Amino acid sequence: MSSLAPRDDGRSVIELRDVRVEYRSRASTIFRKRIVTALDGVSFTVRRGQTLGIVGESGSGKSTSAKVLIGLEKPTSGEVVIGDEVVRRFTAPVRRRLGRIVSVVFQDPATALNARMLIRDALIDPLEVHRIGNRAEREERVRRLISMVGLPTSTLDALPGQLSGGQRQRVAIARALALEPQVIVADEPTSALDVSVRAQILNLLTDLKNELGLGMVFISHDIQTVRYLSDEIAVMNKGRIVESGPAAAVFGAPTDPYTRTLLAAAPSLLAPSVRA
Ligand SMILES: Nc1ncnc2c1ncn2[C@@H]1O[C@H](COP(=O)(O)OP(=O)(O)OP(=O)(O)O)[C@@H](O)[C@H]1O
Repeated sequence: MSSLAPRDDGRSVIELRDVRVEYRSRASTIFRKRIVTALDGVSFTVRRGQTLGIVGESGSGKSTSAKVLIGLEKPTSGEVVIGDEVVRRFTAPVRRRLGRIVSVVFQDPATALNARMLIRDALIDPLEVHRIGNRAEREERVRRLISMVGLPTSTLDALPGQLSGGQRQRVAIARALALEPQVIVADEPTSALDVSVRAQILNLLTDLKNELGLGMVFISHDIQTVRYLSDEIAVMNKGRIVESGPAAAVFGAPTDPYTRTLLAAAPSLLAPSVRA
């Protein structure tokens, strides 16, 4: 039995159970269809108020996991559990629902925002698409969003090009929060930013997660950052989760050879027993 006391904020928001995703590769020929198995029996739980860190090399299936969570990719088999509801058929309404519950913050805020759209319009856009509130209520909501991410309301009248990379990423986070999601997926959210602002963005994400009780999925190649932010870790290799559990356990005493290899690339994290 686990010695950890259960956290009352650790309720499951979304769970993937034995999810498989196959892509039909573009390299298929008329003789042979090449099937790429991007996810193979992947299971994990995203909990309220907690961060799940997903690490793994390029091509291990991290982004595909994120796409399943936000309803962009349909599992070939397996289940997604939303709250208490088990979903096996990924119809368009189910995928739209996932898109409301889960929001994503991408790596590069420059491409996530339309260069010709004022920040106000970028934030109002999802509210209009989902027909949320009247004009005055939307204006009120975007003012609240911009201050939640630590920017002055004058930012609403700027274009993305007038902001720094860090400010743009704050706007992208505000936009991700516009529909009041229960989960934020942060896919390499700081790797396009100056080192000097990375910590600020990570702290902002953590504060918002705590204040709003969000579940967070943090995807990164940077194991140091993942360790700093995550409660739970899932280590992915070739479409499978090879090791998972509390961050301290996974990084402190890794049992899987692949996790050890990943940690070997970040020597400062190695526990003495691993370093030897
Ligand atoms: N649309 C697609 N069509 C065919 N194969 C794909 C497609 N998208 C991803 N793949 C393949 O699926 C596997 C998993 O890819 P995925 O993007 O999920 O990995 P990742 O861990 O997020 O990689 P990265 O860190 O480079 O973003 C890889 O082998 C990739 O080449």
